[in-house]
Amino acid sequence: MNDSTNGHAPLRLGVNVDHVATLRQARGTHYPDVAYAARTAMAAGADSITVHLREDRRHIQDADVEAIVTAGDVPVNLEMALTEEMLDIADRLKPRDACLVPEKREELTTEGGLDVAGQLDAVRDALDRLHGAGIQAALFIDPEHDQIEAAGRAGARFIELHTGAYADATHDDERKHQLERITEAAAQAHDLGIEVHAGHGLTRDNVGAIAAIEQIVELNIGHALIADAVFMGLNEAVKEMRAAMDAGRRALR
Ligand SMILES: CC(=O)[C@@H](O)[C@H](O)COP(=O)(O)O
Ligand SMILES: NCC(=O)COP(=O)(O)O
Repeated sequence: MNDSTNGHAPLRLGVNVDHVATLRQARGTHYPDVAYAARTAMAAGADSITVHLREDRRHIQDADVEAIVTAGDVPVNLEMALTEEMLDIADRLKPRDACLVPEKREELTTEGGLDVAGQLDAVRDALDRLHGAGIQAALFIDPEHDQIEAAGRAGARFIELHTGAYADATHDDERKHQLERITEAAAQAHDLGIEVHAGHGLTRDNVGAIAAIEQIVELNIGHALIADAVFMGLNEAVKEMRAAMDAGRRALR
């Protein structure tokens, strides 16, 4: 059996099940069951489950988070806005992980990363509260030097680098530039002692280059994986994404 990590830090997969909930919310039915999707993804090889409880509840509902977290058999990463409401929910439910994500009501999906530099005290206070609740808290930030520095000043132990600009790049030069930004940001954060995750817009086709960045130890992937599951089933979609990640990781020397 190939060592998929070539002796490097293994790369964890967090499966984001938001868009299983999107399908359910489309009709207001009780199916598809988001908690069952979470357990299926874990059985297929996911290391954790990500759920984004948005302020507008467009997909994941409070009951989804409660069901998955209180079942206690799935490590949950709760993505949340930096608001008192969401901090109260995290404090009450105590997921293993949380990730502070910016939200704009009108956005189709998450656009930029959290502006840590522009709200350092608020971020520091939120991290303190999440750490106090025993939650491993990450900041979802753009791969920008100043934001990485600010994350370190805010006391972040984890960050998730926003890979959206890389995923959305339509030309090789732009894709290469965005990959360089992510690579440099990952190295900078690692040197600050911060654990580096990444996510947004990753697919089986573009994940390899991200997986080959040694300092990145976790990828959170949802939309494209759930889209794959429509055709191949969730079990196979998780396995295929894991295989694409491992292929990328093997490129590490
Ligand atoms: C923060 C991020 O990039 C995603 O995890 C987020 O969940 C995207 O929001 P939607 O799932 O609502 O598209
Ligand atoms: N934080 C990224 C995530 O959880 C999933 O993002 P996407 O794969 O749905 O774009």
